Amino acid sequence: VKKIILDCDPGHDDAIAMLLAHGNPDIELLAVTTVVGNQTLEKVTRNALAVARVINLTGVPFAAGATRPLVRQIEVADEIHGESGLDGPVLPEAAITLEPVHAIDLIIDLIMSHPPKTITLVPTGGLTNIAMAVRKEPRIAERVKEVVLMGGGYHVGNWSAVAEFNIKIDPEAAHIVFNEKWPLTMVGLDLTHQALATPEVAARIAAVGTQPAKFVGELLDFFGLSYKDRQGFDSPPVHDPCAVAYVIDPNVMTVQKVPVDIELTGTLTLGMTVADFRSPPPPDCHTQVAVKLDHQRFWDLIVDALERIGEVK
Ligand SMILES: Nc1ccc([C@@H]2N[C@H](CO)[C@@H](O)[C@H]2O)cc1
Ligand SMILES: [Ca+2]
Repeated sequence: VKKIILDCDPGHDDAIAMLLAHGNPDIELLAVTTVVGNQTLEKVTRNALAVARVINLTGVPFAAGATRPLVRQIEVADEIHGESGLDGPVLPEAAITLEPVHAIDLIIDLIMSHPPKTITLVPTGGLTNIAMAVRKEPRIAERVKEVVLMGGGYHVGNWSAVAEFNIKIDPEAAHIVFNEKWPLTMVGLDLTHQALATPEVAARIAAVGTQPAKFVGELLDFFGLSYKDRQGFDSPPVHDPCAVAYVIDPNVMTVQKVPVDIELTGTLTLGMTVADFRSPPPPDCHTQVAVKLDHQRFWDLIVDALERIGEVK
């Protein structure tokens, strides 16, 4: 069993990442922390607690984190995720309450109280919490097993021509996280744009026939409309669960070891994850990027998680 902390900004695809982590038997979800990103911290936190209710996730601590990026102004993705950050389905009232601690303290305490190299950090939003945590307690950098994040893109951008949203909204935080010496897998847009929720996928999910499956269908309907209208995709790419899928089964995607650093001063390139594919990679290279997705296996994992969660009233 792999122990993970999911740091997220729900967000339609964050919600599916949480569901996959909860439903898959090989993952032990130690905590869910929230960070400003797709919407304000208040909204994404309310959404995270609502998703927990939908999938009957209890007994796992939730804590809220940064209300804004380290340096820059808040920039939300309301044209994709809507005013609530999780537009589409009706959201239930939360059944659990937040821990009365800051997300970075929950992250630090969990990592420092578990044996070394047993916890995987899975950020699926901006990297503000992760950067603050490793600045407050630098020892987590050598204690975590690895960081597997959804963000960036070595040849693809979505928030600018060359930058991806999770990186670009807090590039200083991303620079901190990518330059720590922990093993880091970047599951970027190059990979996640292969995780398309096609009508066939939507039909497989609907066929599970439970309330959580219906909720996912409603998420995908809204997300699909946004993606079609705003980004011209026929089917929406479901980014965040790709990071969780890699933790579950590294064979679900191919990876390549390359140095990656974050542009902080470019006029056209701010927030770009610059990957240096010149070979060979330096021997001390601690970063790798995800390249090719086994999308059959990926969607099998999502459907399996829904089937294991079963009916939730
Ligand atoms: N257009 C758009 C903007 C932000 C996101 C969010 N940021 C990441 C993809 O860029 C995912 O974590 C997703 O939640 C998705 C689409
Ligand atoms: Ca996200």
